[in-house]
Parts: sequence; C-alpha cells; structure tokens
Amino acid sequence: MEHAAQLGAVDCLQQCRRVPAAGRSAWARPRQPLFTLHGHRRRLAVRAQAEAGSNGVSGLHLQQQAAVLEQQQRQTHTQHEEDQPGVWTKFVAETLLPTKLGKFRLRGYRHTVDGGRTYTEPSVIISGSPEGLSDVAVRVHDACFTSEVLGSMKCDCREQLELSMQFIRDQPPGMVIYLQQEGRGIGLANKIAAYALQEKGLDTVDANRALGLPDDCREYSAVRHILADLGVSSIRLMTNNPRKLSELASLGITVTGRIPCQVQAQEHNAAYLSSKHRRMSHILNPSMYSDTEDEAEPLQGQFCFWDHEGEPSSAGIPLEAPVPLPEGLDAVGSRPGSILDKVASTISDIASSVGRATIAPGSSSSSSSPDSSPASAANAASVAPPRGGGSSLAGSCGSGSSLDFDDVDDEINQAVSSPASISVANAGAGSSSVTADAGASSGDVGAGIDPGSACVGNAAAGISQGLDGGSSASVGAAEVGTSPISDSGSSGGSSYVSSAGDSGGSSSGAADFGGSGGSDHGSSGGFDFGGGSDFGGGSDFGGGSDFGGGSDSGGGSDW
Ligand SMILES: Nc1nc2c(ncn2[C@@H]2O[C@H](COP(=O)(O)OP(=O)(O)OP(=O)(O)O)[C@@H](O)[C@H]2O)c(=O)[nH]1
Repeated sequence: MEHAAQLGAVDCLQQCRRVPAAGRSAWARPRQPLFTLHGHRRRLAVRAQAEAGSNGVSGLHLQQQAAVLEQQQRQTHTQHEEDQPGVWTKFVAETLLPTKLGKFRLRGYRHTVDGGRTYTEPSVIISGSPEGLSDVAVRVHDACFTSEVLGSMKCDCREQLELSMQFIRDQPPGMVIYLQQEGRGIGLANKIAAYALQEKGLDTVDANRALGLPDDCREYSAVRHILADLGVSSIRLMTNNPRKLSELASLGITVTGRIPCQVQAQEHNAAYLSSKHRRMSHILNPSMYSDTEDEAEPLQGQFCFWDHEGEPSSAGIPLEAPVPLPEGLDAVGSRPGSILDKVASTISDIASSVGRATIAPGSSSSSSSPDSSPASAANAASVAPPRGGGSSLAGSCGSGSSLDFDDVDDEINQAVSSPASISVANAGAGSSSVTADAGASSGDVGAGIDPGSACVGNAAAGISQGLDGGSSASVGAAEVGTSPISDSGSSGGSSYVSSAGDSGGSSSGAADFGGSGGSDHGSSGGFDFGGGSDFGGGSDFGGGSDFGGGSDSGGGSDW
C-alpha cells in the first residue's frame, strides 16, 4: 500500500490541474537536469561522432560536440517543432524512491497543451540509466486512481503498473512514464459516472459513449518530450494497446518493439478485459480472462483526440454552468446513433443517478426537446469538457480528428510505412524485419514481440506462436523471431505476462508475474491488494460479500 500511496499522491494531483498563473514562474526557469552528466555525456560523445556529418558540429572537439548535442537536447525537451503552439513539457526535479518493488529514480515534469493554462504533472519511474540509449523498455501508463489508490479490481491498471515496474527493475534500463490521464483521459468524475453505467450493464466503451464522451482522449506529447529530455532515441513499448503504439509512432517516436503487458484476470475484471479485447482491439490473450475463445469484434465508432487547441471535447458530467449548444446539435452531437440507440433506454432509467438527466442518441428526438426539469435541461443542453476548454463535441469527434478503428491495421501500417512517423528496427540482429504479433485473435494489429526481453508468458496460450511475417506487420520489433518465447515463469527470461493463480475471486490470483528466472514476485512483491492481504480474506470485498453475486462485471447486477 505504501507503493500505491506514493503513486496515488501523484494521481491525486490530477484534481489540481489548474495552476494559478502566479505559480508558473517558479518552474518556468530553465533548470539543469539532475542526472549525472558524466556517463550521459560520454554516450553523447560517441553519438556525436556518429552524427558528425549531419548535425553541424563536426568541426568541434568531441567533448564540445557532446556539449552542443546536450544543449540541443535540453532545448528540444520543452517543445518540439512539430508541436502545436502551447504544447511543452518541463523537467522539474529528480529523486530516489524506495518502493516495495525496488528502488527507482523518480523524475517529475510539468506538461501543458494549452500554453500553461492548465497542467498535468507527468512523472517517470526509472530503473538504471536509459539516458542516451536506444531500444529502452518503456511503459506509458495512465493514471487509475480507483485501482492504484483504492485497490479496485474492476480493471487491470494497478497490476500493469506493478508488472512494468518489476520488468524494468529486473531488466534495466527501463522506465515507466506515468501520465495523469485518468479514465483514458475523461477524468475521474466522468470515469465514476461511466462506472455507474457499467453497473447497469454497459461495457467500458458504451458507458463512455453513453455519457457523450470519447472512448479514449489521451494524448501523449509529453512522452516525446520526456524521451527527448533523457536522450532516449527509441523504445520498446510495454503495452497491449495498438492505439497507443500508433499514437506514439505518429508523434515521431521510434518504437522498435512491443513488450506485452498482460495480467491474469479475476472475476471482477474479466468482462472488462474481454471488452478491451473485443471493442478496442487490445492485444490480449483470451485465455487470460476467459474460458472460452473470445472473438474480437470489429471496432465500431470513433476515437476522439485532443486537438491541442482546447481540451478533449466531451459531454459527460458538466463541470460548470451549461454552455448552450449550437443550433441543431443535441447533447451527443453526431455520435453514431446505432450505439447510442442500444443504450438509450438504460441510460434514461439511470441518468439521474449520475447527474445527467437526458442522454439520447443522435437519432433520437428526446434530447433535443429539453426536459422540463431545470436540472435535466441544464445537463442535457451542456457540453462541458472534463478539463475546461470549450471546443464542441462534434468538432473533436468529426472526421478531421478521429480515427476509424474499423481497420486499425491500416492505421498502424500507415504509421509504419510513413518515414516521418516511425522508423523500424535498427536494433541489431534481424533489424530489418517487421513482424506482426498475431498471438491474440486481434494480434494482427500488434507490434512484434521482443524475445530479448521475453515479456511474454504462457506460450501455450498462443502469444508466442503468433510471430510471423504477416502483411499486417506494424511497429516492428528488431529481434522478433530470433528466439522462442519462454513459458511463463518456467524458464530463463523474465516473463511479463502474468499467468498466475486461479481466477476465482482471489486478488492474489493476479499477483504472480511469472517471475524473473522462475521466481515468483507475486507473493512477496507487495502485490496483494490491501497491503499484502486479499480483500475479504481472499475472496471478495467485504469479507465474503460479493459484488452482485460474483457477476458484477457481467452487467446488470447490483452490489
Ligand atoms: N473511461 C474508463 N476508463 C477506464 C476504465 N477502466 C480503466 N480506465 C482507465 O483506463 C486507463 C488505462 O487504459 P487501458 O485501456 O486499461 O490500457 P491502455 O493503457 O490503453 O493499454 P495498455 O498499455 O495495454 O495498458 C487508465 O487511465 C484508467 O483510469 C473504464 O471502465 N472506463
């Protein structure tokens, strides 16, 4: 819990996004990076030699070249030329942090996408010295207050965080970039509202949509800045999420491989994981969350992105006074009618319980005819972004800024084939291969697996068998296919797909990460919720009382 509390403190800062202008100058001053420059400078010098022809520093002494490069790095870490105005990330400080999972470096940053009007505070958990290196193992992790602080079992976020910390601890150098993008960017309160709808049977995607919120509105420009700050030229990304791969690639980040980051499901998050697999094309092995083979559904709908001129546009639970909608636009704008039709009746039943009186599909007339109650009218009529700002839902979710995930393969392939957006490989043996991970049934959207870090367990479950040179190859892994993936926990390399335990309600069922070299971090690694013990003695919250008779995630049950 100590560990959770530390991360939780970071997470809680999300609630304080608005930093008064007066406070800005305190951190706006340029600061020297605190990491040791010696080794870094040496690495830069080596790089300087390699790059001497192209960077304008070739006439200088080696050390001077290194200094120039370092200076260039420092300049670019605040803002990239590709960034829209007002997008930058500032390094603030670094400290050492002992945690239950080991000792890490912790670096703090401040990040803005609106010229300093609002901030988030990304942090980076570092093992070893990734400065100046390539192919660094990186987890880009988004805040989840409910699991990381409160120990919620409805998702897999906390387990993934700990899994990745264990990975970088065991195989340094590596880093976890922790971003304050709660609820896939919709914010904590909206996520709670989405949970309220999930209690009634909607899945994680439809709940967001029912609130008029995007499926995912995270933005990752801070990642690029942080990598530049540390001089990390390419990464192996620990993720199951193809969108994250394509998003980072489209920012110009060089992703040379994917390290799967899957944890064993338990009864409270099995349906959630299934939804992520089916609805959002997460590369998950169904055997980790289901007894039955779970076919991936073609993705419907759109993902909405920040346009960086405002905030993620959304409806959700209004923050402030209602903003009148443009004429002809109802509360959910141009959301696809079919999806919302499906859930509209459920929502109207429960809308009042989540503070939103009327939510209606685009095709429905109910939302555009205001409810007579003041609260309903106000809520239904407003489109308030979760983080301030003011662009409209329709604006952000329109064709210009949305990604049609009907064919996510194309999207990723596009990123790969575009020289500007991603470079594949350059990382040793087999570097020219671009390999698909076809392990899970949606695996053709994935990047290759890097067996060098063997972050794939449970070979029998099929992830390791999915390596091929498929035409849907995406973000390539340099070393894919050069060695077998080991079975979880049983052989040499660390396995970072958790495969432990039963899924019968014990929180420790998700606690075993397979172990490094066969050892089990789960039991001693502080992974159990509640400071080493299961909730309710290993079964359910509340000492035996079950959420909805053990089927809350299946929908429709009451707690
Ligand atoms: N809106 C919403 N957000 C959720 C829900 N459950 C977890 N989250 C958030 O989802 C984010 C993590 O995203 P995930 O989709 O789980 O995983 P990911 O980061 O996209 O992909 P991986 O890299 O494979 O973990 C965190 O910010 C959580 O707060 C939910 O039911 N609804």
